[in-house]
Amino acid sequence: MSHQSELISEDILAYLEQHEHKELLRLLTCGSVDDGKSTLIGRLLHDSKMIYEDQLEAIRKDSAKSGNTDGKLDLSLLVDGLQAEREQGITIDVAYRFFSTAKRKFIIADTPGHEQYTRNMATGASTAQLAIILVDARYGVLTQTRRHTFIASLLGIRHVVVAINKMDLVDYSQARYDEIREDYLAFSKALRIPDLRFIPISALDGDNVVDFSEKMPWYKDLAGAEPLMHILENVAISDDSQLAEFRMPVQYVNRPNLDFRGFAGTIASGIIRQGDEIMALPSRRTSRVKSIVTYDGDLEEAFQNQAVTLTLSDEIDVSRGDVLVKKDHVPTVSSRLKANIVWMTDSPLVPGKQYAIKLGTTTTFGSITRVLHQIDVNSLQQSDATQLGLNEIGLCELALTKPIVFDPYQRNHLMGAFIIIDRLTNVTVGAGMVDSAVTDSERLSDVPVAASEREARRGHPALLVETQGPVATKLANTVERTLFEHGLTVVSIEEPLTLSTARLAARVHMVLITQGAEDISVDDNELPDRLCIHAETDDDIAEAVDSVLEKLGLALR
Ligand SMILES: Nc1nc2c(ncn2[C@@H]2O[C@H](COP(=O)(O)OP(=O)(O)OP(=O)(O)O)[C@@H](O)[C@H]2O)c(=O)[nH]1
Repeated sequence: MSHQSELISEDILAYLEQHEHKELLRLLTCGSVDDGKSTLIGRLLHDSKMIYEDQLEAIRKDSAKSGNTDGKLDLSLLVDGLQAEREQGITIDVAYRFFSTAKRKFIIADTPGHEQYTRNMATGASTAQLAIILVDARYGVLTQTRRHTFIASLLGIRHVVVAINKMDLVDYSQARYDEIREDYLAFSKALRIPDLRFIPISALDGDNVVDFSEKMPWYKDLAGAEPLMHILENVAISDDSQLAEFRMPVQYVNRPNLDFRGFAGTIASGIIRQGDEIMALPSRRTSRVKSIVTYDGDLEEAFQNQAVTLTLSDEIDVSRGDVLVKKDHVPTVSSRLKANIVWMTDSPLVPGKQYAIKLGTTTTFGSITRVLHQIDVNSLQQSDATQLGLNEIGLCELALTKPIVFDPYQRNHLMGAFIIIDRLTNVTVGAGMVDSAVTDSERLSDVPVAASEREARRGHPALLVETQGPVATKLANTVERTLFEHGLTVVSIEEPLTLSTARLAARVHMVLITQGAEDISVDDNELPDRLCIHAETDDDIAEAVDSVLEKLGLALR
């Protein structure tokens, strides 16, 4: 390989040092069949000199043989080697390719084929920071272009480069470029992509890929014009990931001896310093960071993506799946949420069916309670739907068996993305991006108002009032899960029952209260049946849950 060969031959350590500190850009390429995706990736690999001489020689020979590139190097052959493997039945949903220049390292997710486009794109794009959307200059904006753009925006990719390819086949016409740009802008306006650029290229000849093309002198004069490689090398991505809000999902509790108790995990976002006050969720217990331990010694501070073990100055109960955050920027904790779901399997999403849901280090159970609307990825129109089929996308409401900690996906990708797993087959059947928590008023939006009639409350949700403290939390979680498994809906609030929450209570058929929150300061006649549940130990919890079931059995009869 000849890349940066001088530095490599003269000072390999300096080269490695430089390489290690280069910033990494993850990008995704998408386009319709034959738009030139493989050729462009081959061109980027070739022009950054990431190709071995013998590979190049083989391609030279094959290009001459296949004869469909007019004697020019057919760089798509570089990439298509992998396609052969795919056709032989080896499942490669997304192929990742690596290249680097003097400035940056790149990982390209190449999503093959057009049949499973949504699923593949969702997989490839989930970590991508930039998407190159290829458009064949002869055909302009196609259905696929709209679809790929929509999925890229849904997945929160902030930087989109529309590469109008095969300009050599339209006489390098600026008018054609302008026309495609206008068409694209017309449909993409609604998607509010924060950084959108257009660039006319010829992947085959390398025009505007590394250097400005002499065949399209007009491009250079446009505001913000840059060759493609220049954009890839310079687009500002660090700001995207420096989310100020600290989040660290706990991967495991490290307790090698009685004197040490640390919480290990990878920082999903933000920054943490020794002495910072932190809060553990869902328990909401607080403490301070005593030390930040790593394999290489203790740190004063740690950032996003670092794997660390935090020790705290107080003994607070934290277990795997909990999330450590800072008190002033707390994420949402809820068992009801709204999310955009991409369905990835042949059998459709069935509302009401129990699936396993994995978000970060937490796995829980739950069901999709309803599809709010389906989004047509071609027209971007919303329509009513009761289920989702393969590759379909919809905004759905979910009810989980226990509250989980999350942020909206658009705010924090790691804390807002989840997968849906079939409990029997263990296959990933869907991917979700959290939109928001379901608010109390939405939760009950389909409950008819008949507050004073007990009868009307049959079949309505039970209201679980949960007080703070580990036993109350555990008790509430167990009650919630048990009721859920019996097909009953539970609305859970984590605060004492006040006037405003009592209004909510007036629309449910029973109020369950964990210890410490018995005071309801409103007219009791307006409220439904009430049951206070107490527990001090695990055995008590089991007993308390039984009493709830018994009482509910009566209430529901
Ligand atoms: N004239 C011209 N032909 C190009 C250009 N880029 C790609 N092609 C040709 O277009 C055809 C399709 O290119 P590929 O790179 O295989 O397209 P692709 O998008 O990867 O296609 P799939 O792998 O089938 O999805 C090939 O014959 C390329 O040589 C270009 O800039 N100009």
